[in-house]
Amino acid sequence: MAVLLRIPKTSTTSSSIKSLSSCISRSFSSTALNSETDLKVPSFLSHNSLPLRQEPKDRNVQWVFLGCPGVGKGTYASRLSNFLGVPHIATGDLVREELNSSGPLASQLKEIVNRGKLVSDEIIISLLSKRLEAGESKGESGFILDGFPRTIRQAEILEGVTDVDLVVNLKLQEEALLAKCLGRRICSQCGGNYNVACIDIKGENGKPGIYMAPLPAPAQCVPNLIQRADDTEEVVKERLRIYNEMSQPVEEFYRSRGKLLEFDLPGGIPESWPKLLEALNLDHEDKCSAAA
Ligand SMILES: Nc1ncnc2c1ncn2[C@@H]1O[C@H](COP(=O)(O)OP(=O)(O)O)[C@@H](O)[C@H]1O
Repeated sequence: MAVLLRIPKTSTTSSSIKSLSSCISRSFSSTALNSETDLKVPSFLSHNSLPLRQEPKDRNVQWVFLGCPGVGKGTYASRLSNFLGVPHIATGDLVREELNSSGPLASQLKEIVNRGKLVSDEIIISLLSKRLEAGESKGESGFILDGFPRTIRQAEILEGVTDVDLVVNLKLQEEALLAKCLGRRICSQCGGNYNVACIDIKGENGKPGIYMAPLPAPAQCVPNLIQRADDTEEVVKERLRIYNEMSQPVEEFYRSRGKLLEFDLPGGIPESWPKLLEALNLDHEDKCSAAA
């Protein structure tokens, strides 16, 4: 039976570790939330042996990327995941895989995503749990989550089952976000992300300008470039509105826990990537400090 409690933070011994995937899905399916602040946690989580709360030094990084649609969460999360050797898990990709499949959720998901709305917490948790389970069986550990959590409820569920070490909040002015979404092109064969937009916003009233060069696709991808169905002006504006309403409170959730690193993108990848590594205390010689 579910009980109302604050989850204590304790580390585990390996024999008591339950898998993160099953904890997330069990935590979700056993909870009924009264409000955004009262989280009913199933009693199995109240035991002293909590799942997956290992000391950061004993495991890979567990990071989250936040930021508006179009900010480049996927680009930077994927680069960091290669750099650190931890899986990059993007819930938007999980949703797109499912909606392109012949599964029972496909048409429902297509309708939600193409209107710029959020998929229900129940569906997202189920897709994420499945992805984590597949990763665990391949021996994956650690994660860089991109696109999750997007609601306070999702953040509370994640907080209930594991420790997030760091949350990177990528920021860019709204004018650039819209242009980046409209300019985004994806290779339908390799999944590569490119951009045809050339963003050149002049600074004014003390606000810095920003220049982001297009990111051209290599010749072999050019015939296969597609646009996401939800990257139209109307849908991007709705996604930005929903981000401000539903996901911005998640920034505050992590800010109040001292986990939020704000990062204003200074430009395109060539300018931003080295600065991001610097902000994360990472450099090419020292990958190990990432986990500290
Ligand atoms: N954590 C989540 N909760 C609810 N819906 C989600 C979540 N992650 C992804 N989605 C759905 O997938 C869509 C695409 O997500 P994503 O690729 O992260 O796009 P973006 O951040 O550019 O809006 C979202 O608009 C939403 O419908």
